Amino acid sequence: MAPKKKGEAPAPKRIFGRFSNSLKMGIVGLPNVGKSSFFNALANLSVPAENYPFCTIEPSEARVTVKDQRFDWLVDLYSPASRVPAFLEVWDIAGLVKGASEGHGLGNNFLSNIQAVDGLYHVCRAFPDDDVIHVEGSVDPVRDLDIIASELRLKDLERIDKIEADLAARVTRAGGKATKELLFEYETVKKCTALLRDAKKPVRAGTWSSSEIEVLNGFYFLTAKPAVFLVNLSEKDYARKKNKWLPKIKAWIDEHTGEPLIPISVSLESKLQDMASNESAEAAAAYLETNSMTSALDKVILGGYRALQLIYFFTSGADEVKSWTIRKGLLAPQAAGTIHTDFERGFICAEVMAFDDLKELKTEAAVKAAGKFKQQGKNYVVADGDIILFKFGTINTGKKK
Ligand SMILES: Nc1ncnc2c1ncn2[C@@H]1O[C@H](COP(=O)(O)OP(=O)(O)OP(=O)(O)O)[C@@H](O)[C@H]1O
Ligand SMILES: [Mg+2]
Repeated sequence: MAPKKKGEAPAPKRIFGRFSNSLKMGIVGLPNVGKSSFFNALANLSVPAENYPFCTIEPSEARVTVKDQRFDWLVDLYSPASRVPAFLEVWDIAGLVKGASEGHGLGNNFLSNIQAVDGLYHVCRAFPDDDVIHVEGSVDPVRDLDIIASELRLKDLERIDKIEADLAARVTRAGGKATKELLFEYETVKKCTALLRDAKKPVRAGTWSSSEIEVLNGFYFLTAKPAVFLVNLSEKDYARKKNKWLPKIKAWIDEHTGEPLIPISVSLESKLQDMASNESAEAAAAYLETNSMTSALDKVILGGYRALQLIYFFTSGADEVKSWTIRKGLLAPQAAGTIHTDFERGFICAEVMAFDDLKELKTEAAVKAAGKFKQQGKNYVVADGDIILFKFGTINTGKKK
């Protein structure tokens, strides 16, 4: 991290995960809990690949729109020729079984798939159905959550043991001359081992400083990845918002990480999509209305986006209204870099309007007149919903500013 200059705003707190704006959610859970059906429901909503010319969409990868009323409002205001909402990428991962960390089932394969994603939709089964076999022989979502959580933790432990031993050897070799950085890394890793082994907690459940998070981010631990828990219910339970497992699952999550829990009925979601394609979207909407239900998918997508600490800023005008996904805490030049690397290198300033100001004052001119169209410099931390126009100049490669 760059040293802080006098008078500068404090740097935003570091967050776990890759330093990237294109982060992915992966779907994990035991076999047969509804992961692929859930994935298919998302894939059905997938944004066509042609909207993203530089990316191919794999069969096990869905790209779904993150719905946002602010985006819709901007589209209404500008009636642009092109409109590109924010999207979330989601990957299907085959079921993880007990003992996967020791190579059972497809074992390490699954774990390396999990390695490749940044956050997890952890699906657990709370629907009874004798026709759908449960690998553990009975429906018990709390036991299932424990199985998956401990497989991931064991895998991290196996790796951290090697990391710690390695660091210990380096410290010994350095004798009294070990650098402050090396010693700090070693201390952080030891603290992390204790959390995983003794407290039996995931890495993300610890209390960490920004510098510790920076050290830990170098190791890509599985249990550092944020999770959103999806409880797959029968349609009946989903409709009545009641299921005997729900309070127990909630208690389990709160005891571990306190992350979001979202009830969903995957079978209902599939049924709605069948209705929409076989009959009409109105028929599906009418079915929901008659049964006083709403689809959980938008909430699930937004939950994943938030878990990854993603936000977006808008560029808007008559040509295009577009949402640009970035990670929370990004500075204006880095945000500009998501549009084009030249924007980052030649960054001069960002002209920023808050969405709420535009909504209240109705036109850009009125926002300007009110002095609320602000010029922001290179230390500006982009806020969710900012509407930004970047100013950049020719790049002078010879001289550092
Ligand atoms: N809420 C639900 N109620 C009833 N049946 C469901 C529900 N959700 C999913 N199912 C059914 O459960 C079965 C298993 O679902 P699915 O194949 O999606 O599981 P999976 O987790 O992807 O399994 P695997 O790990 O083997 O890939 C399917 O027959 C599906 O229709
Ligand atoms: Mg599957």
